[in-house]
Amino acid sequence: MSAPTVTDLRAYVLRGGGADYHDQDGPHWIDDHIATPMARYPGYRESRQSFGLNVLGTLVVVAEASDGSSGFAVTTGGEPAAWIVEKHLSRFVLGAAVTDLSRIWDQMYSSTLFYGRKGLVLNAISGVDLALWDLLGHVRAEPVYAMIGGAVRDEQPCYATGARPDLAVELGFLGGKLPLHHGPAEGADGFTANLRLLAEMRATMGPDAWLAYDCWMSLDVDYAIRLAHAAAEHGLRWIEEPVPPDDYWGHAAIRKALPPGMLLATGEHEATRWGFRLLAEMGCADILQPDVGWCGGLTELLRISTLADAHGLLVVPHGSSVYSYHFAFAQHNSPFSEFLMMAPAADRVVPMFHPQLLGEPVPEHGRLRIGQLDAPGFGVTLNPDLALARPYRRG
Ligand SMILES: C[C@H](O)[C@H](O)[C@@H](O)[C@@H](O)C(=O)O
Ligand SMILES: [Mg+2]
Repeated sequence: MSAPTVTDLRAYVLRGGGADYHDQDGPHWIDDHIATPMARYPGYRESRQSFGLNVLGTLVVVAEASDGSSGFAVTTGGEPAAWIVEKHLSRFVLGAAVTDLSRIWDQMYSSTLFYGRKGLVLNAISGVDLALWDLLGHVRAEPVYAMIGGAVRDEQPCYATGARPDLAVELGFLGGKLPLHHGPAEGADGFTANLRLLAEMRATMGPDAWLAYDCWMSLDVDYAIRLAHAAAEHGLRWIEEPVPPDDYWGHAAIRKALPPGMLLATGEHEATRWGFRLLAEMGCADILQPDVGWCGGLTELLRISTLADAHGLLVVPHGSSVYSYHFAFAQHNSPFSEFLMMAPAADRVVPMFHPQLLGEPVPEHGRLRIGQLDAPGFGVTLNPDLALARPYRRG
C-alpha cells in the first residue's frame, strides 16, 4: 500500500513567547540578571535580551499530505530558519512519501553540511522533521509516542526550571533548577550570592527535593569546580552546562572533579548524534539534554538516545513541551522531564509554549499522564489567532 505524499511545506515566523521562550515581555525571571558568557561585558549583564537572546523568534513549519492530513511544528529560528526551510530543505520533502523520514533527514543534513552541522540549520531541520512526524501521526491517527515504540511508563515526573524551586516543590514537582545569577566576572561577591540563594532555597524546600543550578555556559573550569564543591552542602543534584558547548575538555574536567554524588548535565546547545557522541565518549556528562527542536528533531533524538543508552547516560530533553514528552514516555533512559515555568514569577504552571499551541498538556501535581498525549501526532493544534507571517516562498 503506498503512503500519501507530502504536497506542501510552508515556513512561518512569529514573535513573542512560545517556542522562543526567551522572547518574553516585561519583567520575567528568565531574563533577570542571569549568568551568561556575555556577562563579562557589564553592559550585557542585566538582561539576556540585551545581547539578542530573543533575536530569532519562532519558526512554524506546516506540512500537508495528499490525503488531506496536515501537521506542524514550532521551534526557534525565525526568518533565517524560514528561509532555509523554504529555499533549501523543501525540495527534499515535497513529493516524498509521508513515511520517508529517515531519507528526508539524511538529505536535509547532508545537503547543508557545507554551511550547517549545528545551530540554526539544525533548528530548521528539526522544525521540518517534527512537522513531518506530526503529519505522519495525523495520516495514521496515532500519537507520536505510539509510533516510536509506545510508552514505557504511564506517568512522567517532572522537575521545574525557574526562579522558585521552593514553589515548584509545593506544586508537586520533583524539585527545581535555578538559573545561576552571577558568573566569574562578578567576583567573590557574586560567588557568595550564588551560594546564598541556594542555601535559601534548600532551607525552604527541605532536604530531599531536587535542586540544580543551570549555569548556561557562563563559567570557567576553576569557578565551576569551586561552585560545585561549595554547593555540595546544599545538596546540589546537578550542575548544568557550566562551560560553553564547544569546550568538551572543560566539561570532562569538571565532571571528573565533582563532589561524590553530584551529576553534570549538558547538551541543550549540542546537535546531532556526532555532537552527542563527543559528549558521551569524552565523559562530559551524566545527563544529556538535547533539545528536540534544535538537535535535529525526533528522528535524530532517537539516535542520540540509543547512543546515550549504550553509554549508560540519561537523556532528559531540554524544554520543548510535547515534542519532548512523546519522546520521554517511550524511553527507559528518560525517566523524568523538564518543565519550564513560564509564569513571569515562576509561581504557577502555565503551558510552556503558550500562546502558540492549543491543547498543550501541562503536568498536574508535577506529573504528566500518558493519557494527556493520546491524540494524533503531537496532539496539539496551532492557535488560529496567531499573527503568522510567511516571509519567503520556495522557488
Ligand atoms: C536560565 C534558564 O535556566 C535557561 O534559559 C533555561 O531555559 C535552559 O537553559 C534550561 O535548561 O531550561
Ligand atoms: Mg539549561
